[in-house]
Amino acid sequence: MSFQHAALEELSRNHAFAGYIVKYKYKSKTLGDLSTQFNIFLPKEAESASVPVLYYLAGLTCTEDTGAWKGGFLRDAAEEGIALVFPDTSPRGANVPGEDDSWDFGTGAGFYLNATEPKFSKHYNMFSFITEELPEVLKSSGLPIDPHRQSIFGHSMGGHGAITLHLLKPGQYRSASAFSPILNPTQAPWGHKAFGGYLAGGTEEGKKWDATELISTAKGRRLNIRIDYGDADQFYQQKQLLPENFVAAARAAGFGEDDVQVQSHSGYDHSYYFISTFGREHIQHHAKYLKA
Ligand SMILES: N[C@@H](CCC(=O)N[C@@H](CS)C(=O)NCC(=O)O)C(=O)O
Repeated sequence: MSFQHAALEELSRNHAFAGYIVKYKYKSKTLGDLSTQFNIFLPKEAESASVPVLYYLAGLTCTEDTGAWKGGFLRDAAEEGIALVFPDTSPRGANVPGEDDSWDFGTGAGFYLNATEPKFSKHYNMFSFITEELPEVLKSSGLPIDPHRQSIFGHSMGGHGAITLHLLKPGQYRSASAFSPILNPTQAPWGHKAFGGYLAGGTEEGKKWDATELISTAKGRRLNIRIDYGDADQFYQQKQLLPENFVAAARAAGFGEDDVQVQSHSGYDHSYYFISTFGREHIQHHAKYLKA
């Protein structure tokens, strides 16, 4: 699919770790002609060659800035010579009634799916945006990104996004990882709310976007998934994340630790203090596959 898109507008550029972090804006077709913004970190290697790219999907209430500012990923990405792309978490300004009524649905909460509920389906297409349009826009804009070396990671709702996109797009991402991801949304309040709103078929249709439901479809593939969460995470304790269900489904589908590694960490919560503690290990996980 080819996306005729308006030129990227550069909003800011900062020198960081010998490379640059640049913020761009452009009008997105898949988001129904709304403007969207993203940050891209280009390591110094990008001055002379195409570099591998790691997409970071942020969680509920976040923007394209949250991971860039608070994740602490840039130093390690620079050391590995990997670009980072930080997209927004939803369309903005769709003006769908109700989209700004709560923090866990609508604006800032796109759930990385394609909506089928008519009210939302023109704009809420974060799945196609992340997996198809944005990579093509990066390429056609001449940014020095190697489209054959992509991986993806994320936090919470963005962790759900990273794992499901990896499962739904075989061959597109070499590896996926997540901090505190929502892993079985059809069994959790956040998922019921999101799927009930965005999908014409509600939670039943949501099974198509649920990592625990999808994992068995990947039988026979190499997955290279790493997941970390903290046992003091209030959303884990409230059963929004349900990592145990995902591990059980992964093991039942024949995936061992080499394909799907899930670790619990004592005392850590849902915050960016947890993410930044383990960020280095996640970047190194992806570097192993991106630079193989
Ligand atoms: N606003 C919510 C919390 C939302 C929240 O924790 N969001 C997570 C993602 S699920 C996050 O990363 N927030 C941004 C931040 O910590 O900077 C509340 O008041 O309970």
